[in-house]
Amino acid sequence: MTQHPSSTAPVERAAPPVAPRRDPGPRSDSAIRVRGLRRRYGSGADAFEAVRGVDLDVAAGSIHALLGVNGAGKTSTLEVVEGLAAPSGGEVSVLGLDPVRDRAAVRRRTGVLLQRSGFVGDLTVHETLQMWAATVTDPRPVEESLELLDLVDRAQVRMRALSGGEQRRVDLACTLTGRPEVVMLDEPTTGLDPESRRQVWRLVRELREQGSTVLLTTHYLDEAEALADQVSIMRAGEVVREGTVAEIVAAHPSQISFRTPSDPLPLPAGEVDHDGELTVLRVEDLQPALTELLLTARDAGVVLDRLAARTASLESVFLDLAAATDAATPEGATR
Ligand SMILES: Nc1ncnc2c1ncn2[C@@H]1O[C@H](COP(=O)(O)OP(=O)(O)OP(=O)(O)O)[C@@H](O)[C@H]1O
Repeated sequence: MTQHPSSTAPVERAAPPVAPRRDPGPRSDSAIRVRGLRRRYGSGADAFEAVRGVDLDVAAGSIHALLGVNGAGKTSTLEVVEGLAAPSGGEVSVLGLDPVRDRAAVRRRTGVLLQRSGFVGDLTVHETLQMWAATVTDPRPVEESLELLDLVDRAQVRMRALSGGEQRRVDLACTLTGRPEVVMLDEPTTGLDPESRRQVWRLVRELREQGSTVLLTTHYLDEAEALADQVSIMRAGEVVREGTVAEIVAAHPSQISFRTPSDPLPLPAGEVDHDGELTVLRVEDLQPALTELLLTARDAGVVLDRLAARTASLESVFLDLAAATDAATPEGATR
């Protein structure tokens, strides 16, 4: 997990949607556009390339999830989009601007939630939000922020006395203080209880309804399924699947498995694998393949022990990709 040196990046005022933009950059169809992004840590023999040619297009007013196992490169990618780190290669534009070169202009219009933040433990929630609001032009009133994140009854509690989930909500309230046009959230619901997670999901959907663009990272498949218009699945620094959840799932084979019978059985067309004593068959179309297999087994008088069939799901896509990680990790990607 990447450590962040500082607290949530200061958020400045987002221009109201109807007001003329003060920093009109070159127009872009995507709110966030990334091409061939590379990010390398260290140099020489110790250099490690955590991001290896990532492309992303996040449409304005949409929610885009970066999904991947630990170490896939999600945070390393997000930090460059946030302008917190320069890319080693490739191009990034946020609202048509360069997040590093045009940092001040981009920061005025974006809200960033880092994976970790540092709060002053002695301050109360109210004081923390007030302090944060002081760094933003035309901030959301503190009372409104408290309500937004369901923190009204915690307003006078010191930060150090909050639970991890409550601190996360304060963090999110800070991120949204400037009513940002583009919101970037690194694992927004990690550490939250189920109810708080759903509350954050509602909030993220509301942001989209109000026209904001959201780029978030997550490990949670249900979060990506519940929220994201588009998903990019990362593995070993690369985007290996992208599209809507439905598109990603539709492109993935269904699976039939059963204990390998003692006498060989003709199998329907598909990719056959053996996992211990199981035969695993991956097929494009589950129903005809399963029907064919069952008829063949019946005609041959074979009982298919431990028979299981499952259509593809985001979970099966993710697990298959994760299982293939070692085999697919490019040379030099491991240390
Ligand atoms: N400062 C750093 N120096 C060297 N390597 C780093 C640094 N930060 C991250 N890495 C490595 O880069 C790779 C990608 O890390 P990153 O944090 O981007 O992954 P992630 O997908 O966000 O993972 P997680 O879900 O655990 O946060 C990992 O192998 C990580 O160890």
